[in-house]
Amino acid sequence: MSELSVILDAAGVVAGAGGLGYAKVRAPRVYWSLVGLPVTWGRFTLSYRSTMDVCGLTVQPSALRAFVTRNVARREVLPVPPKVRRVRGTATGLRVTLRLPAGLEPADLAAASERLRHAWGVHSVTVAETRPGYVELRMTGYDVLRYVRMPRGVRPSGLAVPVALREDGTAFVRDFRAVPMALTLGANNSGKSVYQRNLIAGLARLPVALVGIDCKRGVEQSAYAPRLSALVTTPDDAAALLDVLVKEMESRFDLLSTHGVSDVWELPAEVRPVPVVVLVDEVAELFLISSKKDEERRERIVTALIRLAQMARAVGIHLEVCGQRFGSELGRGATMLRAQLTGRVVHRVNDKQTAEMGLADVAPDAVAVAGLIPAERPGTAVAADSSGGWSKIRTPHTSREQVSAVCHQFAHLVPDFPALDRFRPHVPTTTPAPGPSLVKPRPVTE
Ligand SMILES: Nc1ncnc2c1ncn2[C@@H]1O[C@H](COP(=O)(O)OP(=O)(O)OP(=O)(O)O)[C@@H](O)[C@H]1O
Repeated sequence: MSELSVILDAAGVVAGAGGLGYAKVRAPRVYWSLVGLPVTWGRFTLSYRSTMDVCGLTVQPSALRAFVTRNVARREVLPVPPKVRRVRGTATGLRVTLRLPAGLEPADLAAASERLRHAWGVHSVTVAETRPGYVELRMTGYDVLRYVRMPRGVRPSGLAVPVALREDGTAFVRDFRAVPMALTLGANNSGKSVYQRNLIAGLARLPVALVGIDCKRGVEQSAYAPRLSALVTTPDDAAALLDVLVKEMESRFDLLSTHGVSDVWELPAEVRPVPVVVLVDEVAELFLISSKKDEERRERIVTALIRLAQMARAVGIHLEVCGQRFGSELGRGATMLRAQLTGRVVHRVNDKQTAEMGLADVAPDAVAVAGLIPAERPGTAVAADSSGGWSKIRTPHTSREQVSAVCHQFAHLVPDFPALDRFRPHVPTTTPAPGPSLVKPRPVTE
């Protein structure tokens, strides 16, 4: 009898271990919650002081603190690490808020992040300054970009859309008020369209006018027609549409001057014009010309885009430009326009120059990271902006049908916009088969 129970116990242990091993690979989130989190929390608590000490993240205490904490027996004053203010477990990792003592700065912790990662046995450690004097150590227990699941509860609001997951487990939010104009670059099949889909799925739920310029004959954006205020699919129509948008910008500036304000957000809500997001797919199509007679059109388009990129932020018109490359080879005006598009998302690229076009002027440290994105991880990108900060992100995989269904669902949010009426796309009468997001609008999240 006792032999049988030993065998059963052993079988249970093996099955349990096998199950955990399986969960670690196939369901890392479950494994982290059951095993990784308690183990890491314990390891962090037990080794915090010694780890910070060997990583050189301690300082001599102030005179008062030295008096309180001195080792009476040895008459020595021990160096102190940053004070732990809060430890919080999440579905992807562990977050620790630290109060920095005088003499330590966030960059010191960032420089030691590899050593901290090894000491606590986690997948990554990133350091974010949350307010002056405080940093958050964001540890992830596993590679969160392998199977992307957005954090619970993040939703589009205002003019901000969560579009992807950052390496540290937080949402990457495309906030048009903070970064009004942006550029997305990447090689073929790197995930640019899926990035734009996530963006459109979020924007579709907000009170904005969406304008599409898709000179690949509208193959991508025509699916979103029900929620678009305008869609053009040829360079000629794009030139006409951009002229209308420039006129709209000028009349909005007149409105600002009538009310004596400098920004649409300072206007009273009842007169504030609706924000406009212009989504340009494959921007090179607008720059390239095949004959001399196209030159005048190109000039019109480039001038309009540059004027919008330079000034339209204040009147609530935003550009979101997407392309494979965006450099001087596109001709006059290209680099000038690029300099105005300060939000950058660079997917896998085929050459270092493309990574430099996207990142060298805003986040030079990130150029090498973009060059290392593997082809088998489509949707992975480096996101940066003119603040100098950057992060590695990956979008959740979203199909064209899912986003098309969201656009049908929120078609009633298309605002009144008479100036764009002649560019309103034809909307097919058949409703697409509802994707999961139509049945129950999943937050752009888990
Ligand atoms: N986040 C993601 N997760 C998983 N697969 C993805 C992701 N993003 C893109 N893919 C897949 O990678 C492939 C290419 O994606 P996408 O069409 O977005 O690339 P692209 O850069 O727009 O390509 P192109 O320039 O040729 O239009 C598609 O099969 C898509 O399903």
